[in-house]
Amino acid sequence: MYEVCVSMNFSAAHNLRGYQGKCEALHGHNWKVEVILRSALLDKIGMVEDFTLIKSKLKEVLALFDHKYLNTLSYFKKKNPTSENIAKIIYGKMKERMNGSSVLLEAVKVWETETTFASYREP
Ligand SMILES: Nc1nc2c(c(=O)[nH]1)N=C([C@H](O)[C@H](O)COP(=O)(O)OP(=O)(O)OP(=O)(O)O)CN2
Ligand SMILES: [Zn+2]
Repeated sequence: MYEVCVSMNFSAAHNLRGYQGKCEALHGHNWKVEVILRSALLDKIGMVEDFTLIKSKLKEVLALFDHKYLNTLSYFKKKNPTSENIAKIIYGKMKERMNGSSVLLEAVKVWETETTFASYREP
C-alpha cells in the first residue's frame, strides 16, 4: 500500500465556547493541515496522485479558513471550531474535490500546535 501526504498551513482566530480555560477567549493559531491519500496501485507514471494537484485542491479548501475568525463562519455557528471539527470539514471538502478518483482519502490531520493534532478519517 502506498501513501502520499501534502501539508499546508493556514492562520486564523477562534474561541471555544463552553471551554473552561484560556481557550474560551479569542486567540489565534497557525494550523498545519496534512492530507493523506492511500492507494494499492500507482498510475502509469508511478504516482498515487500528483502532489501538485493535491496542493491546489488543499489550497482552495484552506482559503475558506485562512485569515478568518472561524466562529463567524457558517460551519461553526453551532459547532465549536476545534481541530477535530476543522479536520472533518476539510476531509469533506477534499473528498468532494476527489470525486471519481480511485485513490482513498485516508485521513486529514490538523495540527493546532507543534505538539497537538486531531485527525478525521471515514469509518
Ligand atoms: N481535543 C482538543 N483539545 C483542545 C483543542 C482542540 O481543538 N481539540 N483546542 C484548544 C484550544 O484551541 C487552545 O488554543 C489550545 O491550547 P493549548 O494546547 O493549551 O495550546 P498552547 O499553545 O496555548 O499551549 P501551552 O502549552 O499552554 O503553551 C484546547 N484543547
Ligand atoms: Zn485555540
